[in-house]
Amino acid sequence: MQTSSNKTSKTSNKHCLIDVEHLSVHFEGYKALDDISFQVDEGDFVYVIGPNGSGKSTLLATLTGLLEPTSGKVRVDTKGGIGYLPQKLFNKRNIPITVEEVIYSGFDKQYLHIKEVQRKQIEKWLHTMQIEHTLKMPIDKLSGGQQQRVYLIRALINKPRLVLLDEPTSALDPGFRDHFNQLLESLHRLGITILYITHDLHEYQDENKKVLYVDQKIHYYGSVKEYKCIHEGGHTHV
Ligand SMILES: Nc1ncnc2c1ncn2[C@@H]1O[C@H](COP(=O)(O)OP(=O)(O)OP(=O)(O)O)[C@@H](O)[C@H]1O
Repeated sequence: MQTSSNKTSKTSNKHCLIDVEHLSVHFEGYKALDDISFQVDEGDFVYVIGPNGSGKSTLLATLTGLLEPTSGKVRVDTKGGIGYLPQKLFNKRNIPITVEEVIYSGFDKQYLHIKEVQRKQIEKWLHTMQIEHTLKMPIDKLSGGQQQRVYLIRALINKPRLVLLDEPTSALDPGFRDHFNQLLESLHRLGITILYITHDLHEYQDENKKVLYVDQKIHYYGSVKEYKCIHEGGHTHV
């Protein structure tokens, strides 16, 4: 693996949405992330890659504030909201929460009174995600792929400015995976900033997007195009 600079400097005039400086996250002495620094500008689409256990989910959870840095600074501009799809979906059996309730929990609390508008949005999203029939169903009665679609709706329904997705297509069938990736493209074209954890190199189709390769440290941060050159040149492996 070729290593690019551990601190990625700003090269554009775009607004910086995420600024990570010397971030370390340790679990009982184990360094899941070790002194990483990078920035993400508004409108960026960043694939976060790396082997199993390399700290990708830890990074996204730290950006949302769910995990505290052990040291270092994380600044995320939360104006405009954040949509987050965690890797592990917590759907404990015997907790009677419906699909509708899961999706409602994604709305910004200040809009909770606008029920009619929300209902229409939920209907539209259920249609987009091809799970119209599930609205009143307990979430734990859905298949893994259907649950992932529900949580994707929850992450996106508030029209957040920043979206953090932890392996969003892992449970989706290939046909729907393409459909979802196209949907994400259209959101990105609207200016939404996206961080997307994936193991699937086939998803790297648009060479203008970026790759952040994490394995405790940042081993690469740059364009997909450059990443592919290095990869195809035989200097690196995933
Ligand atoms: N809450 C926790 N307590 C202890 N160790 C943890 C905790 N969360 C993560 N870890 C450890 O930190 C390391 C990084 O985990 P993380 O889930 O961030 O990896 P990942 O890159 O997302 O992996 P994968 O590709 O398998 O999803 C792993 O060794 C994991 O065991």
